[in-house]
Parts: sequence; C-alpha cells; structure tokens
Amino acid sequence: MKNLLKYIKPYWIFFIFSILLMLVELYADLIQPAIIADIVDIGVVNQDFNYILHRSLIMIGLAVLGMIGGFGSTVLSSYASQSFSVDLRRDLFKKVQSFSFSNIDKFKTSSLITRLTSDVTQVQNMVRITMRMMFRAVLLSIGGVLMASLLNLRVSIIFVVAIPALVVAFIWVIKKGFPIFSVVQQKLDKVNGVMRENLVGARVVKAFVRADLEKNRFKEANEGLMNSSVKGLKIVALLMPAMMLILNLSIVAVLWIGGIEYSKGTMTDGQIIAYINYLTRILMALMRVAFGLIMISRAKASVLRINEVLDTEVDIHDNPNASDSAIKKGMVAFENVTFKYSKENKEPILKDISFSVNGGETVAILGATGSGKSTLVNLISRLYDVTEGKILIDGKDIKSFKLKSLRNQIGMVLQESILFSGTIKENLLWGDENANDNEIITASQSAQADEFISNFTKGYETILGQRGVNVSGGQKQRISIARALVKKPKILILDDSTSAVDMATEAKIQEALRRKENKCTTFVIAQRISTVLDADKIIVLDKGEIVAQGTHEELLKTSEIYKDIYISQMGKEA
Ligand SMILES: Nc1ncnc2c1ncn2[C@@H]1O[C@H](COP(=O)(O)OP(=O)(O)OP(=O)(O)O)[C@@H](O)[C@H]1O
Repeated sequence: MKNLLKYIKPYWIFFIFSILLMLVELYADLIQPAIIADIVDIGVVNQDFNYILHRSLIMIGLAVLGMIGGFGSTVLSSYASQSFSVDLRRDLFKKVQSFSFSNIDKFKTSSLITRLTSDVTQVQNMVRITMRMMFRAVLLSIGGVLMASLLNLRVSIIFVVAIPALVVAFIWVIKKGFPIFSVVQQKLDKVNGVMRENLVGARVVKAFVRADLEKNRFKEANEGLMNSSVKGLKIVALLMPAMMLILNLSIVAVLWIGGIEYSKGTMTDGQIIAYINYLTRILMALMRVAFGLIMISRAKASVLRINEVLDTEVDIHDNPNASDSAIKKGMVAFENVTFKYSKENKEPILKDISFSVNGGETVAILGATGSGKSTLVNLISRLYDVTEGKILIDGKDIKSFKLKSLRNQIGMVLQESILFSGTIKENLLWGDENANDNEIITASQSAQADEFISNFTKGYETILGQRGVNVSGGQKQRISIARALVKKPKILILDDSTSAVDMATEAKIQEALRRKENKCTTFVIAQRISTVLDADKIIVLDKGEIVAQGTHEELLKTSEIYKDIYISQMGKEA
C-alpha cells in the first residue's frame, strides 16, 4: 500500500476534481427518482401537462449535467491512473536495471515481463475503478438509501435484510477470489515463459523438430491459464444471478409493503415508483461494488508481485566510501577468494582462489566445463560479489571503486555475445558513446571485424536484428570484442569470446591485442590451448580450485593436468 500511495500522490488533485465532478453526476442521479414521483403524483394524477413538461425538462437538464460530470470525472480519473501506471512501470524498469546478476537469477525473465506489463495494468485498473466506480457506487448507495428512506421509512426495512445479504456475497468474493487471481497471474507468467523461450529459441525448436512438443507445452500452459481464469469467472458468474435474485426479491418486497402503505394512504403510487427506482439504482451500484472488489482482489495479487520487485534489495551497490578512482596499471590480485551463488549451496563454486597479475599481462584460464572459469572473471567487475576473501586492482579492494567507474574501465566480452537491435555503429558505441569514427574503426580492426563490416553494403550503418540475428556467430563475437575495445579498457575480459572464430583470425586478434596501443591486462578464457600458449600466466582450474599456475613452459613441467590437456589437443609430437 505504501508503495502505491507514493505513486498516487502526484495525481491527487486530478482524483479530487474527478470526485467533485462525480458528485455532480451523483446529485443528478439521486434527484431524478424524486422528480419522477412528483410527475406521477402531481402531473399524471391531476393531468397537468404543463407540470409534466416543466419537470421533464428539468430531468433532461439534470441528465445532461450528470453526463458532463460523468465524462469529466472519467477523463480525469483515467488520466491520473494512466500517469500512475507510467510512473510505476518506469520505476519498475529502473529497478530491474539496477538488479545485480543474483537478483536477476531470482526472478525469471518472463515473470519480470508479466510484472511490468499485465500486473501494472491490473493495478492501474484497480486505481481507476476504486477512484471512480467504487467511490461513486458507495456514495450512490448511501445517498439512495437516505433518499428512499425519506420517501418512506417503513418500506426501508427491506434494506436491513438486502444489504447484509449483499455484504455476505462481497466477503465471499474477496475470500474466494484472491487466491484464484494470484494463481491466474502465475499461470500468465508460465504462458509468457514458454512463449518467450520459444520465440527466442525459434531456430533451435525448428532444428530439433521440437515444434509439436513445444506446441503441447504451450497448450498445457495456455490451458492452465484458461482453467484458473474460468475458476475466477465462475465466481463472477455465481455472483451475478445471486445479486439479481436479491434485487428482484427486494422489488417484490417494495411492492408488497408499499401496497400496504398505499392502502393505508401513507404512500402514493409516484412514491412507490420512485422507491423501486432508488432500489434498482442502489442494488446496481452495489453490484458494481462487487465487481470492483473482484478487480481489487485480482489487483491485490498484482500489487504483491510488483512490491516484490520494488522491495528487492539490490545486493551489489556502491560502498559508502567508494570513489571514482582511475585504474592506472591494471594489476589484479585475488586473495583467498571463495564464492557461492547462493547461501543454500553446500559446496562453494570457487575455493580459496589466490593469484596476482601485473598490469598489461595476459592471463589465460583453463579448465573443464563447469570448473568455474566464467564465475571467476565475473567477480572482477562485481557482477557477483565474493563470498569470502577479496579482489584487488592496483592494490585497492574493488569494493572501494564506484561500480560505474569500475565497470567503465573493464571491457567484458561475455560468453554469450548479445547485440542489440540498431546499427553496428550504435552497438559499438555502447563501449563509449563519445567515441569518434576513427576510434570505432581502430577497435574493429583489432577485433578483425573491420573487414567484414566494410564489406556490408551499408558498412557500419548495417542494421542488426534483435540479438544480432543477421550476422554469423563468429562475426557477432568479433563485434562484441570491438565493442569492448572501443571502451579502451584497462582490464579486458574475454570469456570464450573467440570460440566461433577460426584459428587464423583468432591469432590475428591475439596479436592485435598484444600491440602497444591496445595493451591492457587481459583475462582470456579459452577452450583451445593454442589460444593460451603465449599468455604471461596460465591458471588451471579444476572443480573451483586452482590446481596449477605458471607459463606454458613451467606448466608442461609441473602440471600433469595441463600436460594432458596439451597433449590431447596438440598431439604427442608437439
Ligand atoms: N547463475 C548461476 N547460478 C547458480 N549456479 C551457477 C550460475 N552460473 C553458473 N553456475 C554454476 O557454477 C559452476 C561454474 O560455472 P561457470 O560458468 O563458472 O563454469 P565454466 O568453467 O565457465 O564453464 P564453461 O566452460 O562450460 O563455460 C557450474 O557448476 C554452474 O552450474
């Protein structure tokens, strides 16, 4: 609630005016049955057509006034609720952007998408409906009961029975509805999840002829959503006839008690008509309250899901005394670093890792798949924080750098090279938005990307599809390397980033990186041993532990594991 109020606050003035206009509409609504009573009792009974005409014109005037009030009130409340949801969605997006990798690991991407779209829409509808429809319905009911009681207090005994019956129905709706609607949102997550996975992986689905299986998976998720939505709709379906029954029984009761009053001469026929009119309006208004409650119980589930995102504590942030220090030499040292992805993990993924690298050196990290290579390099730019121990750059704990400053000085080429829709140049400018054409071309030349980019008809202005679908895997990797080099980083991390590049091109990239103008401390994760032969230091990881470190020549002499990898890839003769 606290979170919601914060977003409603800037628009309270719109809500106030919306309520004022709604009061005008309400006044017009409540006064009309009383005029009808007068038309019947005075105009019709006395056959006074002038009176009927006069009162009818007043009624039309009131109807127009009510319409203007209703229109203005709807426009204002819609504007306010739309603006509310724009702000909320913007802040949710900002929050997700600030998430650390482990925060993102906790929420599924599809769930985040549902939260930012469908959940926000639910809450927006709730705000609009509560502000206008519910408020109006409640006031109309109270005003209607008062006006009807003014006509005849004895007939009003009907409300004493009808209103508690409705309240019971409402409570039932809230109690039953909330759990069902929470499930509906979860099912929607699931549908979005399957859909997203299939759209992103459409090519794999086709290649593995998984379309039919995936269709079934989608059908399951889709039907799951339908089943829980139908459960929710059943509540609505039951509520409607129950309320109509209460309405009809109440009308019969008015006619019956009103008939007795009429025969005693304490009630006129015009008053009976007006009474039924009030009763219908009141019960209709209360029905709207019931539907509003359904919306609210649905939105309550969404509010909780939105709050989960807003209240997530971002676990990686600037330390209070962090500064914008510049990395000068690029020396990197790990001191007894241990890391677990989550507290629940029994075994750490990295165990007691210690090593140091001088500025400008190239470090290669070798190890079997799953040995922790990517995890190790991800710690350097604080994509995850170490569980124990520390990492130093130029002798300073990485936590003493501001996150932005640390990451700005480290160039990362992740294992999965993801490009964004836009031109190649726009993608390269991610490295440094102020880079000039010369710098972009130089970086691309080092990454061996300039040649193929220039061969495209539109060169650097070639438009890339989402995730870079229209370039090959190796080209994507080279653009990603160029993007990191545009940054002119002090530390460069290449996480298996030349796996799709042929060996000759890979050697050229390595050579370019060793050139003086590109010289920076470089971490290379590679599967091919040929990539790492020239490294200043090779670290061999096994099950999260360093089992050997040194140069190629040293390791050939000291490490059996390294020797095995070397022989298996290069042959015995080598
Ligand atoms: N986000 C994550 N959450 C939980 N566990 C993870 C996560 N990422 C990786 N792991 C686990 O950590 C271990 C090390 O993974 P890592 O990606 O660092 O290995 P790697 O040596 O780089 O492997 P590869 O050569 O296959 O890329 C693996 O057992 C993996 O299952």
